[in-house]
Amino acid sequence: MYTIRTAGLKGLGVFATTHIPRGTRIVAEAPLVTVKGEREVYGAITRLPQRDIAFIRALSVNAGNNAISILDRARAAWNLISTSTLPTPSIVRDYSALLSAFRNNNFDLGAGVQALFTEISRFNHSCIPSCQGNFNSALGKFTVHATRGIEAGEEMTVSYLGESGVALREERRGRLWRGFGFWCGCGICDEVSDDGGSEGRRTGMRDRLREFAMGSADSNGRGHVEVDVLGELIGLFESEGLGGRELGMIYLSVAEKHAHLGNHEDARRSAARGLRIEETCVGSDSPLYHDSVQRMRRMSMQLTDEAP
Ligand SMILES: C[S@@+](CC[C@H](N)C(=O)[O-])C[C@H]1O[C@@H](n2cnc3c(N)ncnc32)[C@H](O)[C@@H]1O
Repeated sequence: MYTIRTAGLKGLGVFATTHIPRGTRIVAEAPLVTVKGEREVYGAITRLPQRDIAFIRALSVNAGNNAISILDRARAAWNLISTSTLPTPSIVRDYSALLSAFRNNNFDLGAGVQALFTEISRFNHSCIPSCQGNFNSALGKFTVHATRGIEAGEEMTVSYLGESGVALREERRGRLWRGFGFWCGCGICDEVSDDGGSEGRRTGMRDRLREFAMGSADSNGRGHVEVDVLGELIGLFESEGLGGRELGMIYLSVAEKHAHLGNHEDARRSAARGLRIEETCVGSDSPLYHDSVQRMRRMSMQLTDEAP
């Protein structure tokens, strides 16, 4: 379904070799190494077979802000001492090189665990990605699903940032620079005009959310406003082409709000839509999806209890 090849200035990337429909599981991969915190990185990597260590050494690194600082070197020396390893200059250099490779290429599995992968670590970032990665704890694997249809030859991307839908360009670029040390040049970061484009839409939605947060409608009136605001947020995600599970989560919240307001049919429709989106992003074998199904079942039981 895909091949790994050069993606210009971004280094390597993952490209579709055939048309990939939305919802397709592109890859499910067990981690090469997992750690809980940077202190564990050196020990965990150096315990791997030589072949894997060589692979990690060859992963892409940036000279950006996440380059290894003097403070990192001091920490490296201290961490090595605490594991009874003599921090010779060459070991500290090696520690720094592996930490840098780790920082540039890890994916977050949740619960404070970060991991490197052989294939998944080749997915580049886009602020309007075509795919989404999620950890499937039932499989013990990280999965990547297509969140929209992808054409043969197209580069497939994921987002390295949690998706709020309203993060503006400078904020996104700053987080990517500080976290990964690269300057994002994706479609919406490089958009020339902001008029009516992504930046304008996101700014409008931020203003709307701020206004809502400051609002003082009574609890009944506010419920309707909440549904309206969430509906606008859904509109923003859809016009931005953001089809990740965060969009599904918004639909599930809308379903619960409708249920609370007694709009049973709307509640069921939003729940079905939200669950379909989540299934598309994580697969029906994911505990994330099962949790959402349970959540909507609980809501549905309340609807049945309330029915005349
Ligand atoms: C997880 S790796 C992705 C695979 C990497 N391109 C490679 O050659 O192995 C992350 C690194 O890829 C590059 N990268 C990913 N997305 C990018 C983007 N949108 N713009 C520029 N560089 C990007 C950065 O160097 C980043 O630190």
